[in-house]
Amino acid sequence: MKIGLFGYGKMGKMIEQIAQNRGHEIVARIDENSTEIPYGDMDVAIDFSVPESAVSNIKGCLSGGVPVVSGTTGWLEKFGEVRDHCLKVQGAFLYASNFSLGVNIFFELNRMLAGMIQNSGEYKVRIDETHHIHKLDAPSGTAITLAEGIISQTDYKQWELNKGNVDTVPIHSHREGEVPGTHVITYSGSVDEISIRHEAFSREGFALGAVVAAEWILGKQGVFNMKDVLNLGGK
Ligand SMILES: NC(=O)C1=CN([C@@H]2O[C@H](COP(=O)(O)OP(=O)(O)OC[C@H]3O[C@@H](n4cnc5c(N)ncnc54)[C@H](OP(=O)(O)O)[C@@H]3O)[C@@H](O)[C@H]2O)C=CC1
Ligand SMILES: O=C(O)C1=N[C@H](C(=O)O)C[C@H](O)C1
Repeated sequence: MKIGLFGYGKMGKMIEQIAQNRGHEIVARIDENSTEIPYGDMDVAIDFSVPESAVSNIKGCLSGGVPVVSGTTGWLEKFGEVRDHCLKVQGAFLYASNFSLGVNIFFELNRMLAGMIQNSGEYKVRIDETHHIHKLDAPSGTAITLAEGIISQTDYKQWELNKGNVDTVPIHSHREGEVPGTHVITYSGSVDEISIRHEAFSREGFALGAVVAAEWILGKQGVFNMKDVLNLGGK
């Protein structure tokens, strides 16, 4: 495949390595200074840029007839706008807050655990996410997906950043050194505590998942997520 990279930072460079190792060609490396965007040269685009640019990058690719995979987080309040544009131009778009196989398994484990605990009244949940000091957004997109999974299985109504109350899931964000991404779900009770944890050792898992998703989306039309790609089962 001929791949256009939107965002050539930590993730863009890791994706380049993995894509080239899988025999693909990088035909464009787009950043905020790019003026000419060669949509016609691209079979697929992969966006790992910044929250402020993701929507325009994605919509530009869709308008240019280029299927696009985005992992950029921090823009989800505009997801409906992007989905509507994709359907309008009959394009193909795939977003995932986290592309790694391990985290997508963790997403399913999280929902199962929440469903078992549900509204036992014995436990209060919290999410802790830890990332490197360069991260622009908080909480992480992964933590938001985890909170949404818990909300879907329980009586919790919403999530809140760095605080919570009786019907909200608190997400505590920590920024430390060069941590790639660690997420912990903890259920605390009066006599015991249950927790599940995912730790990324590097960005390799994220980047591999994004390239696999780009390979998968070729020839498709619609709006997709990583569950469509991985077939992990689960409801
Ligand atoms: N879904 C997933 O699995 C994962 C998602 N992410 C997300 O991906 C995003 C990028 O992460 P990361 O690579 O670590 O961040 P970086 O800051 O290392 O890279 C982002 C790059 O985007 C560039 N950029 C800025 N504006 C634009 C623009 N208009 N068009 C294209 N590129 C632009 C930045 O340039 P400059 O520095 O000059 O501003 C920077 O080089 C984040 O939102 C992060 O949360 C990260 C890992 C996994
Ligand atoms: O910014 C990062 O690095 C990451 N961001 C994503 C998120 O916001 O969940 C995915 C991963 O945790 C790394």
